Amino acid sequence: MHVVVPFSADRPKTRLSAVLSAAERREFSNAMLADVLDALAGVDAAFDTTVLATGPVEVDATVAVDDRPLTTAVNDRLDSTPTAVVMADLALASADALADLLDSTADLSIAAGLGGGTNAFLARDPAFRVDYHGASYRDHLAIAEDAGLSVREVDSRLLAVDIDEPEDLAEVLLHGDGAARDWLVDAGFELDIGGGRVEALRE
Ligand SMILES: Nc1nc2c(ncn2[C@@H]2O[C@H](COP(=O)(O)OP(=O)(O)OP(=O)(O)O)[C@@H](O)[C@H]2O)c(=O)[nH]1
Ligand SMILES: C[C@H](OP(=O)(O)O)C(=O)O
Repeated sequence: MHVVVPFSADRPKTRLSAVLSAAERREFSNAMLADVLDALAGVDAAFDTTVLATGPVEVDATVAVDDRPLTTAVNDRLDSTPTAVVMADLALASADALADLLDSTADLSIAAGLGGGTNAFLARDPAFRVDYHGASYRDHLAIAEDAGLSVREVDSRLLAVDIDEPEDLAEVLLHGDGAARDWLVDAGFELDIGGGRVEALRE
């Protein structure tokens, strides 16, 4: 089995630019990538892991540099199955949650992201292809249905939380225990527990 972790190395996390500088977004993205790789390393299963990055990145894993758009780069990896694709911004991903995905026997096992994206999937049939962005989760279910694939929708809170927007940072402070949480704390972020939704704020 192959596990591919797409990673935007050059201009990551632009939707966090209201709260993080470009250099901070790179550091924070690297911390989330490290957490995802750490969680994968804790899975008791046989697979190889490749970080599919838009540019060079220093990590303790095989790196494939591919600067084509995300959908093109990922589809190029799906001829060889089984292949799982796990996004690098799943700051809460745990070994148990990933093991459940990687154990799955359906032609396509797929975990939604908050807001309609696709945070992780395992394709066991080479007929599956991705079409990311927008409500890609629904698009991916339709692609699988058109190809006649069996589908398991993986219901996992820990895999559903991708860190895209400033309000997502609170999830990392509330539930994270890895490098991404440490990075936010070192950068001065704290939970602001007021009357409404809890926020991650810094002075
Ligand atoms: N290889 C590759 N990975 C990408 C690309 N765009 C995004 N990613 C990765 O795919 C996952 C989901 O990315 P998004 O949240 O859609 O995009 P992002 O670049 O991280 O953030 P935004 O700039 O705020 O959209 C993350 O792990 C990204 O690092 C790309 O063009 N190529
Ligand atoms: C790549 C994209 O990620 P999002 O923008 O939803 O985080 C998607 O899952 O289609």
